[in-house]
Amino acid sequence: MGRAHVGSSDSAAHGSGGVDVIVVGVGPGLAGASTGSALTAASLQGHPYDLVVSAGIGGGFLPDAPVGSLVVADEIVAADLGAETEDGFLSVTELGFGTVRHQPPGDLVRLVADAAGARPGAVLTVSTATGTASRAAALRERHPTALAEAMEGFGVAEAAVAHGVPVLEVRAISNPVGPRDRAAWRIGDALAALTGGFGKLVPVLESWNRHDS
Ligand SMILES: O=C(O)c1cccc(C(=O)CC[C@H]2O[C@@H](n3cnc4c(=O)[nH]cnc43)[C@H](O)[C@@H]2O)c1
Repeated sequence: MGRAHVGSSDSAAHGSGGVDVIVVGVGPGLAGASTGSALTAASLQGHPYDLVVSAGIGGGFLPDAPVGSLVVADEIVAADLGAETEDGFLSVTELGFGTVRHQPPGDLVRLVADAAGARPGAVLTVSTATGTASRAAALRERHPTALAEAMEGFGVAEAAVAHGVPVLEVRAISNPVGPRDRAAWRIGDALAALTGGFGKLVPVLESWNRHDS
């Protein structure tokens, strides 16, 4: 695989093999800055990363992504990067500047989904976690393929793309996206699922060759 970076709960991979796990913090800004710093440092040291994996817990859209399940992003979408208008939300792309989505390599997404038992779908990046049923419904209406939301993936992806490095996002579902119910969060179960999933992913990531995609 070369070298991978996994950052927030997220990671990266190198030419000599192996995975570096880097805690990148909460939110797209800090996660993007942390990932960019790691990618730059690795390049300057002559051991650039081959892959970035944003990984952690996330909220799942029911019924498709129940608590304890794994999701792998086929799209990493900045769901609240834009402007609110009288006629609804407009993304920065619709406003005429910037992108709000990045696409991980399709072959790698399929390999990861099969190996880890993760469901492929869009993973939304939000700066404000959803806390109401109406917000959850609005997000799902705007992003019908969304399976999960979290707070770092798009920032990590922006940094990876700026460095020309492919990116993945893997989320273990700790809570439903919907009305805020902190008592219902199952962070331990989600982290156990994430750990189990990564155990199965490492051989897949190590054998994946981005130039075959
Ligand atoms: O207490 C709350 O209401 C609350 C709301 C959002 C996030 C938190 C956290 O403590 C976790 C932040 C951390 O976890 C990811 N995450 C997990 N579930 C969700 C979610 O439903 N929506 C957005 N982010 C989520 C996130 O990526 C952060 O890294 C507490």
